[in-house]
Amino acid sequence: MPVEHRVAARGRLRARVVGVVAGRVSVPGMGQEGEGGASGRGRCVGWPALDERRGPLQASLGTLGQRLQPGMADSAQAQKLVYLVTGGCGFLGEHVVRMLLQREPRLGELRVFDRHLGPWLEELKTGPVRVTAIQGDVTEAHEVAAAVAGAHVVIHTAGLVDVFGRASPETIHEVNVQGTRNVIEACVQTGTRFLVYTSSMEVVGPNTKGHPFYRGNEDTLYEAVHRHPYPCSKALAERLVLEANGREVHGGLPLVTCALRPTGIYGEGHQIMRDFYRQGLRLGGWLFRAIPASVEHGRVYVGNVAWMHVLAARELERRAALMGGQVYFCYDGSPYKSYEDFNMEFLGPCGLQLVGARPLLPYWLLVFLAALNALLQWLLRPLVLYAPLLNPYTLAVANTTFTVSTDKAQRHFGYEPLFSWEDSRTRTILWVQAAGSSAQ
Ligand SMILES: NC(=O)C1=CN([C@@H]2O[C@H](COP(=O)(O)OP(=O)(O)OC[C@H]3O[C@@H](n4cnc5c(N)ncnc54)[C@H](O)[C@@H]3O)[C@@H](O)[C@H]2O)C=CC1
Ligand SMILES: C[C@H](CCCC(C)(C)O)[C@H]1CC[C@H]2[C@@H]3[C@H](O)CC4=CC(=O)CC[C@]4(C)[C@H]3CC[C@]12C
Repeated sequence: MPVEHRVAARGRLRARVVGVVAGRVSVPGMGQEGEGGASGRGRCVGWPALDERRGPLQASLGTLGQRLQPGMADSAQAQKLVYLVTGGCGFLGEHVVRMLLQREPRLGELRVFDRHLGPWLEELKTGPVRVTAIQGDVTEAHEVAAAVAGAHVVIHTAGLVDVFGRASPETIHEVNVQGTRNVIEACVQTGTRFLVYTSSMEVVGPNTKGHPFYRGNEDTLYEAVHRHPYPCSKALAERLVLEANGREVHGGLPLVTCALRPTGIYGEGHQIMRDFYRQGLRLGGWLFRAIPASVEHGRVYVGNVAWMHVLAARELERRAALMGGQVYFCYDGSPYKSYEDFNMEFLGPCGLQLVGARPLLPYWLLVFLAALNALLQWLLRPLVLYAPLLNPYTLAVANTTFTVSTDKAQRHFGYEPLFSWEDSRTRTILWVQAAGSSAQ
């Protein structure tokens, strides 16, 4: 039976803490380069400016245990650290959590904060590291503050990933922007100094004009103009995180932040890949090409994205002057291919075939169908949620070249991909096969 208790502060209910191994939450106790960053400072058409909607951090942290000695002093190098992963039960978050447990020797406690806790967390509680599961909502400032208090490092991956119109623009903004603001304010108030934010390639592009971003890096000039709520929210949140770098946290030391920008992530747990597989099975093993093979779409393996987060978090203190306020694309050895051809690297060995060397439907027809889907979504909204994969935004993203070629993470914090392309491919194929057969 999981231990379950509630952390009370200022008489208010805090985030639910489920399954704390030792039954307590607070274990307090514990340091620019001129590279500008590829755009991402773009415009969000029709969205509020950063300073609007700012809300005060409501939480008081007084009852949450002893106060931190902020920073990780040299003399305490061997000291065990407290990490918090927000969104730790999501596709990427779970990989970050497992990677930390496997590869972070200084890890003393791992707090996993998510709106929905996964049952798999239970199995992690038998290991040497204390794993603290916290059910909470990043939009609730007091819940975030309770979770952050006493943590040395925060990896903020929680987010609402919705480009299909399932959630309202306001909800996407609330979770991705206000949620991030809450995380930053919690760090400042509690004295937590190191924050790694999971941003997205979408912060840069593709833009609304469909300009290609071909093997670009963090310094490539690109006109970043967004209309869709998701990339708008990621761009605003990333800016908040970068601007927070250097802010004084409780205890007087500066906050050190950086943002990682994955391209399209794939690997074990990737729901859209699984959906394509099931769709192919339903169609008798066939998928039909919709996008020209010449359109390159950036992809990166989830294990390597997780590894990059772990390394960035580890190195933020030692390399604060270099890494603070910086952005890094996530990259590895995955080949440059179109979205559909890339998926076939996994779906092919699982028995599916992609029909057509060229798109079967003319592009204008796809545009028409995407617009029709958008109209149907709007018309049906009062009755039912209609959210197909094809809509004007996803079509534009899939149909616009966006690939990165960079070594900035290697230069700044020694990142090398942990998984080769062959490993990443094999692991993903095995997962698709298992996920597909469990759906039969
Ligand atoms: N999937 C992809 O291809 C890419 C994802 N990203 C970013 O990576 C991060 C993780 O994405 P995924 O793992 O793919 O998504 P996901 O949906 O699998 O994981 C997000 C997690 O955040 C949690 N969450 C959502 N709203 C929350 C809230 N209000 N409070 C607390 N937790 C909340 C969810 O329960 C979920 O476990 C996101 O920030 C996303 O923007 C960036 C680039 C590409
Ligand atoms: C769902 C799209 C593919 C369907 C195309 C169709 C209908 C013609 O077959 C996906 C194509 C590109 C994907 C996005 C891209 O990988 C970048 C992303 C980054 C993120 O931060 C979140 C996810 C996503 C927006 C991703 C979503 C699915 C696609 C649009």
